[in-house]
Amino acid sequence: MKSVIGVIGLGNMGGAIVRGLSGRDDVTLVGYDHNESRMRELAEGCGLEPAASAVEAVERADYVLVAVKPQHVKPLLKETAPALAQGGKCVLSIAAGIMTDKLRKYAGTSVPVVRIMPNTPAMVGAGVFAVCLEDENLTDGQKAFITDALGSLGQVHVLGERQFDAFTALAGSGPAYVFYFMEAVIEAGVTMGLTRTQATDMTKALFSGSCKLAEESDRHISVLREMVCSPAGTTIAATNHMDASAVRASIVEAVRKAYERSIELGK
Ligand SMILES: NC(=O)C1=CN([C@@H]2O[C@H](COP(=O)(O)OP(=O)(O)OC[C@H]3O[C@@H](n4cnc5c(N)ncnc54)[C@H](OP(=O)(O)O)[C@@H]3O)[C@@H](O)[C@H]2O)C=CC1
Ligand SMILES: O=C(O)[C@@H]1CCC=N1
Repeated sequence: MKSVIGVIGLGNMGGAIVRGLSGRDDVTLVGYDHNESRMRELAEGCGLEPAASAVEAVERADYVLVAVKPQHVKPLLKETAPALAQGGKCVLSIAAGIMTDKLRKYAGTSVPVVRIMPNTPAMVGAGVFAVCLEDENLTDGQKAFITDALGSLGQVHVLGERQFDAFTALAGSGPAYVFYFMEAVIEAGVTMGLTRTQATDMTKALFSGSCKLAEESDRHISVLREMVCSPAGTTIAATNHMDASAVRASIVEAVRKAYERSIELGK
């Protein structure tokens, strides 16, 4: 039997999840977004069934995926609470920072609530997800369906809610850190006279190759870095400069800022 997932908010993340789930034959995707062109694009590209309103999407769904910005979650859940109370439904929220007790309060106490933190590589089936399955009203069937569905979009970590802010700062926001570093490497390449296309192609291959090596090697990440740093060579000159500029400490502090912001969003 097919499960119906109603996705409300079809932007960066909601759209990515719809694209990723569209290949599954055990799922019907229904969606609603204020922006009609987003619904149309996903209807044409992924077979999403557009709903006329958020309430209609909820009424049709077994699982309601809330994929709007954190500040829009409360009004959305309050508006749809009567439809959510119809029984057998489950709320899945990907909003950063908003805790399950708040989600439950907005949605009404009878509906089970699951917090999920995705990241954008889910668009290409290479996401990293945290999922919190602590709601005591969740059935084993719902838990199994959710972890299986997310598994088709990437790696899934079942976490306690108290670890969500750390996961959000590390993996939810993480793709932006990686792209930021990639941009800087591309700028360096252009500075040294490579064309932007050359520098971009080389940087993409550099990152995917390095990640493949990190994944497939038994060696620690530090050892993989040391293997590149020849004595008195080019790389040690670069990494010494990074250390002198406190790049590592700055990255740790940047991720901590994201962590603090995630905690703040939950207040
Ligand atoms: N982007 C990311 O990498 C990640 C995002 N998240 C979380 O995902 C959520 C969505 O983020 P993101 O996809 O980037 O945001 P986007 O702004 O790209 O998408 C949100 C969409 O929801 C629409 N929307 C807002 N309110 C409603 C409503 N009541 N009914 C229907 N549609 C509505 C918005 O329309 P309009 O623009 O007209 O308001 C917009 O199209 C956030 O809560 C964020 O914390 C989590 C992990 C990663
Ligand atoms: O920046 C944000 O708030 C969202 C949550 C994690 C990634 N993007």
